[in-house]
Amino acid sequence: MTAEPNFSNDPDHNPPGQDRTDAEIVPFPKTRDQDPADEPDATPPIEGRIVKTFPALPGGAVSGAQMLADWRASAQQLTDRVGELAKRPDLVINAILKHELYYGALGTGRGIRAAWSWATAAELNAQLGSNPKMVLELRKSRQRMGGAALGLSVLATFMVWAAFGPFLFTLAALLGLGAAGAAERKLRSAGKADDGRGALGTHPGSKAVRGALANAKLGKLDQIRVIGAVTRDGDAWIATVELPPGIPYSAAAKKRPEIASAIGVDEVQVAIDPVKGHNGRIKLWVADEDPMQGDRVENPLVSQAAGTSFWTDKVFAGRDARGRAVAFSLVERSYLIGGEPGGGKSVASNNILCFAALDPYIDLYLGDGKYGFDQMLFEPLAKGVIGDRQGHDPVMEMLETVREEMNRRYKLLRKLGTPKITREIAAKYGINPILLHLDEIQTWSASGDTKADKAFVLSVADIVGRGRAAAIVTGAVTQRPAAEVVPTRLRDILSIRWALRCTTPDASDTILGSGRASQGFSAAKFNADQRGAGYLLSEGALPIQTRSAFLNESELSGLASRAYDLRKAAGTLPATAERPGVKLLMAVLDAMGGHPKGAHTAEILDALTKMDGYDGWEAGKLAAALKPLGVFPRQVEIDGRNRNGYRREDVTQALDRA
Ligand SMILES: Nc1ncnc2c1ncn2[C@@H]1O[C@H](COP(=O)(O)OP(=O)(O)OP(=O)(O)O)[C@@H](O)[C@H]1O
Repeated sequence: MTAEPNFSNDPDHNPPGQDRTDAEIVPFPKTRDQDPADEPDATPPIEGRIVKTFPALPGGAVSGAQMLADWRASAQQLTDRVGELAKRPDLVINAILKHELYYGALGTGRGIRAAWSWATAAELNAQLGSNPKMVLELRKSRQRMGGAALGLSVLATFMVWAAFGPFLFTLAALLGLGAAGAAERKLRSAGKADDGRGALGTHPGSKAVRGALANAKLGKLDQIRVIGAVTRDGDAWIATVELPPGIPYSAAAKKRPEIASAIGVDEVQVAIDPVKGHNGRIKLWVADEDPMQGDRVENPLVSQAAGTSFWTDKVFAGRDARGRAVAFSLVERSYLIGGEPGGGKSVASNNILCFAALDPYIDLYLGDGKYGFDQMLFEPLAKGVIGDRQGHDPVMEMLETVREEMNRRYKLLRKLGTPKITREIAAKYGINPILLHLDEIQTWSASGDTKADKAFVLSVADIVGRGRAAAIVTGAVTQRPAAEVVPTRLRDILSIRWALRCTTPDASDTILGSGRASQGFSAAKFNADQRGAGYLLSEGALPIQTRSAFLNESELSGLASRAYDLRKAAGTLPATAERPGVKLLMAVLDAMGGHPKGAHTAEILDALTKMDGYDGWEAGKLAAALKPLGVFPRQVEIDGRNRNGYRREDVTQALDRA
């Protein structure tokens, strides 16, 4: 019954033997090269600069005899060099003189420049316009003083030369140069100190990497090893590091902020991954730039001609810090998406809704506690919608419908003596998976009406808990991730957690689970520029720092209309009269009264707002609701009055299309 899998993200396309976990990184089209640090874990460490490719290192340990021979050779080289220098002291003096002359010349140059700007009162240049007299007089007096000092020095030089000959003159000149050189060196080192500690940069050597980890208090420098070379990986460098004996991967993961500080980058630029089979090693990946900013992440659904399959495909969520695709299956899952207002929850949700909409056999049930426009594109495809019907009753009605269907499925499972709906059972008995997506659940879970809120949470928890085996996926979204909105008993059974930017680590923990922030996984550390940044956690996996894929308006409406066509072809569109779009068009026609041309907006609203479900509607809302149906307001002339309104013909044509 469900369309055959035909997509690049089909797990069946994985190379044999590769295990998959949820929210794992899967090879979507833009996947980067295989991580080179995966291979050489067993190779001996080498110190060196970053290399473009991962070299094959000579295997095996270096023998003691070989080490001794190397040491002897280096010692011999050193002795020979010292012997050579002892025979040629002029070489040594030359080197010292060159060094002193270099810095002396630089220092003298700096002194001359300073004297010149003093003599010209350069610090007062800005005041030349407002107080030229003062500046010019000061310049004159300084130049007089400077000229006198210069004259005296020249005279003194001549006298010294005349009295003592060139030797003393040369000595004085050398001393002067030495003093200027010393001053120059001092100024330079002070300048360097003011610049602060430098970052490791984009091409650090392994010694620098070890130093950074030692500075982050992960152990002593000589106990930390870099396995293999530090390599480049796209716009990042990567190193496999062995921690001091007894220090596990989790200790390094916790110290991510300290490691980032020691490296000299932002925390989000650092990814620390475990190394399979060795809990004392980590893969350190450091991006040159902030990977949570920049160009949006595109969703491959846009360029994928076919639909999706609930049973075999995965939802493309976005990309991790390393640019790898992050995806999860919806089979036997449920999800919680949370984050502060504007954190990117609707954008993240769109990836799930589009995926589900494009499988014509998934029944959609949609509720938005904001009663806004976010879900309107998908409403014509949905079997159940709340629309703008406010309060607990409409949502409870929808939950009841889903629960009744769930009970029916459980009866069937009992009859079949099988624990859960599988793809085969679904196909055989015509059972469609259900996606129940509830946005802004705080509207119903923390409204203040304790009894109604409790009933809502209990009902949702029941669907989450039992729906898993009945092919019912529940999604809850909230901008107030707090315990009173998502009680722990509900949070803990929602298997996929997606924490977008949060205001506090506690809010992030409410989504990801307590203690995650202290382990280094906190969505509170993202800032407003990092749009769509969050942590995605799925069953049994570590949270993955992810930037969600962003579908723009035209892509969304394109996907929604493709989903509409797929559903039309599959005969799974909701019954015409039940569809909210159709209901609205019929209501507008009703509200137009009898005029063949149509009606002015004010008159339509007059009648419409008296009808059930349209209470409080105003012109903007009506226009926004009719827009996806292809009906737009325009000037309509009725009884000699030309005003903004809707043409009957436009509405009837939209009804025909629907
Ligand atoms: N992955 C992303 N890539 C690029 N921009 C994004 C991404 N996610 C969110 N944004 C930007 O952030 C804005 C807010 O996102 P969104 O509407 O999803 O927030 P929200 O959490 O749903 O807000 P609210 O709680 O107010 O509904 C978007 O309009 C978009 O400009």
